Amino acid sequence: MPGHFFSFEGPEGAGKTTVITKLTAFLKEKGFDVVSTREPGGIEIAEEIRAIILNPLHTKMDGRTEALLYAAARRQHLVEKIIPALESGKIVLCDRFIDSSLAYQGFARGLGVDEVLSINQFAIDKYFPSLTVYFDLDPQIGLERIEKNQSREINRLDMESLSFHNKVRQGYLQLAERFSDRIVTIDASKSIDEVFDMTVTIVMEKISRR
Ligand SMILES: Nc1ncnc2c1ncn2[C@@H]1O[C@H](COP(=O)(O)OP(=O)(O)OP(=O)(O)O)[C@@H](O)[C@H]1O
Ligand SMILES: Cc1cn([C@H]2C[C@H](O)[C@@H](COP(=O)(O)O)O2)c(=O)[nH]c1=O
Repeated sequence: MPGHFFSFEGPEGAGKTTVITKLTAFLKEKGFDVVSTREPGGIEIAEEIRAIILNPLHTKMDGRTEALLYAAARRQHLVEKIIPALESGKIVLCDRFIDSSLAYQGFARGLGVDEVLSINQFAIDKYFPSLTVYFDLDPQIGLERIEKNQSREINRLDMESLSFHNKVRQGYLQLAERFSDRIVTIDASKSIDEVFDMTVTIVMEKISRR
């Protein structure tokens, strides 16, 4: 039986990585076979593309180049890691996926959500996540959280203006309405434990429905 493909989305510092780490341990403890991964990245080629996209020195990068690089990294990640995991029945937890491109490049960068959706449909074919948990947070709070986190390197996208990050959030909120059958919104301003508990409820409900 094919596995489950779940993605986790939200602005910088919303708590995705923190919750995915805890959720992976929780699901493994329950006996599930889990692969947790991230975008851009997750496999060697895509991590190399990530380093190019997020290099703070690449200030000249064109918006469409950026969108295409994210889509290329996604394609390789899907083919090399996500599809094989799903075909062997695993649960895939992915830190960001297509909705990041729609919110950041399509909406905030102004390339157009439908235009970015179309290049990503070429990249991912039928492989949309069956569930996307969107961690909704005021970007100002998220940026303050990552500034406090000394181990987190500041990348080229983090360095965008607050108004860019506010547009990212607006983009996500529109996506959550448009794809309401897939995207579930969580209030990520709550404590880590509360956000984790809400995520577990949503994910377990989805798993048990099959
Ligand atoms: N609910 C929360 N309340 C307060 N602090 C939090 C919460 N969730 C995460 N944090 C802290 O905020 C920082 C960012 O968290 P995390 O790396 O999980 O976010 P993220 O969504 O993965 O960020 P990014 O996408 O920018 O990498 C970490 O220092 C983490 O401990
Ligand atoms: C997948 C994807 C990501 N982004 C942006 C979002 C973040 O600013 C960085 C990734 O950094 P993180 O610490 O791993 O969250 O890249 C994007 O703009 N478009 C995308 O498709």
